[in-house]
Amino acid sequence: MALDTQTDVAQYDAPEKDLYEIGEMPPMGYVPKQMYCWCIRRERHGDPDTSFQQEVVDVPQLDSHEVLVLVMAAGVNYNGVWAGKGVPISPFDVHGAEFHIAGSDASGIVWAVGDKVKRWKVGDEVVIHCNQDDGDDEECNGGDPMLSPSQRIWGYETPDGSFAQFTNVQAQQLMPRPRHLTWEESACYTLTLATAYRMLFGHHPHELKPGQNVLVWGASGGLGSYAIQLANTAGANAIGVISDESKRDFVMSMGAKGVINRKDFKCWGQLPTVNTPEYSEWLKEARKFGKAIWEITGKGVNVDMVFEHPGEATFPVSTLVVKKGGMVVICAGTSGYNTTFDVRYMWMHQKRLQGSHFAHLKQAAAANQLMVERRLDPCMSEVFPWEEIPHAHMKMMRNEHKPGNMSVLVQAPTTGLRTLEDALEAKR
Ligand SMILES: C/C=C/C(=O)SCCNC(=O)CCNC(=O)[C@H](O)C(C)(C)COP(=O)(O)OP(=O)(O)OC[C@H]1O[C@@H](n2cnc3c(N)ncnc32)[C@H](O)[C@@H]1OP(=O)(O)O
Ligand SMILES: NC(=O)C1=CN([C@@H]2O[C@H](COP(=O)(O)OP(=O)(O)OC[C@H]3O[C@@H](n4cnc5c(N)ncnc54)[C@H](OP(=O)(O)O)[C@@H]3O)[C@@H](O)[C@H]2O)C=CC1
Repeated sequence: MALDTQTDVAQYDAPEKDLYEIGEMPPMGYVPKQMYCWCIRRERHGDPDTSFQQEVVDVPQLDSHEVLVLVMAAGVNYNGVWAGKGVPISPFDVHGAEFHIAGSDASGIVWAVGDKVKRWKVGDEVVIHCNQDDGDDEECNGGDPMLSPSQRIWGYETPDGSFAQFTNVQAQQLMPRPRHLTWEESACYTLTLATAYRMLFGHHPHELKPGQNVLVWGASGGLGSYAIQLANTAGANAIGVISDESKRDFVMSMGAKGVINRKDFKCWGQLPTVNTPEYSEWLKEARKFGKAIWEITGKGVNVDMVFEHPGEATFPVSTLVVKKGGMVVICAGTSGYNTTFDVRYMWMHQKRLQGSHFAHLKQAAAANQLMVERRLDPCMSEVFPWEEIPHAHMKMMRNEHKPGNMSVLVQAPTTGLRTLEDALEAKR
């Protein structure tokens, strides 16, 4: 029998109302007129503690291929920080809506389905991946949906994310929820896990292979903690980078072969102009970092892949330490976008620079299956109540969050619940 087989939907009585309090359950499948959400508006772009405000708005209307999901818990991601700040772009310049509900990860219950939806029914327990597209072009039909001109991230480039009681998603965004996890654990992982999956395994012929070495920046973070675990599932060796010794044990416990503290080196930021004394100093220090990697991989063994996302601070070093013919794969520029590198190493050592962005359904589903099969730890670091959604984003913005991935409760009344029955019982 499959590990995760959904049983019958719980029966319960509840009144029909136009608006429910957070954690209060409407009757199964009953859609109220309005809902609570955390809203960003253009005029208050700034840090999350001011840009996110609680509001009551209309529940979104369903299109024929869409599904309305009652959000039990939501995941905290860096794109909520970017959306709140309106940096590097304002989400309002992308979707043009009046308000923006951030949140690109959720676990929840299918509450209503459009009339063309065949694969899901009311009561199904799901997690949501954040890639949307219109599905009608060549890339969506035989190519790579992540290259579609209509590709967009739900809850970042669409106005209707998961920091709300209900969210409206495309049917293809749904995946079965790992039923051994709590609502909050199942809400915390999909965005970063699927992104890490595509980065490591989605760029042929540089898919990470058994026995290979990969350097993982921010190894205790959302992306990094899954990159380490995914490298293990492939039989590869992950070398994790941290900035604080308190994170070392966590990264080793995820299965890293070794850990390096970036605070022990001084080669961060943009590359100094080549052939200046500053460059020589930088190169000496960057090679010291390279030797720290060799202490883990073996003398002279450079990494096959670098898993990049800090960007400006680390890119010159990433491109130096990756092996001849190896790949630096990058999905973000948290420390800055003006990345620099010494191009001589690029052509003479025939290295590959590869951009990567989230994942398509097949990649997200493959990653989710590993979670369903209990081969990955969701690494949920902290779970916050609904009221503390801005606070959780402030922690992330300041790099003060604990190792792993953060979650917030939405309709789940408390932590530790694994089913709708659990939630109803806890509410009683
Ligand atoms: C899953 C989670 C993911 C994450 O968390 S990711 C992190 C958060 N996300 C971000 O930080 C995303 C940030 N996005 C951006 O900063 C911007 O999104 C980009 C910089 C990626 C692109 O912005 P722009 O340049 O404004 O968009 P354009 O569509 O590339 O170009 C718009 C204008 O440029 C013209 N143009 C495009 N290509 C060319 C060309 N080759 N030659 C001349 N013009 C060109 C177009 O026509 C159009 O112009 P016209 O606005 O006037 O219509
Ligand atoms: N394009 C895409 O599809 C996706 C992009 N992203 C982006 O990736 C980035 C990281 O996301 P996520 O992993 O969830 O975030 P986290 O904050 O959970 O982890 C990032 C880690 O990066 C490290 N870091 C921070 N600043 C620096 C620096 N200056 N130099 C080196 N390392 C640094 C920190 O670890 P330490 O201090 O210990 O080194 C931190 O833990 C964000 O910008 C996010 O928007 C995320 C998911 C998908």
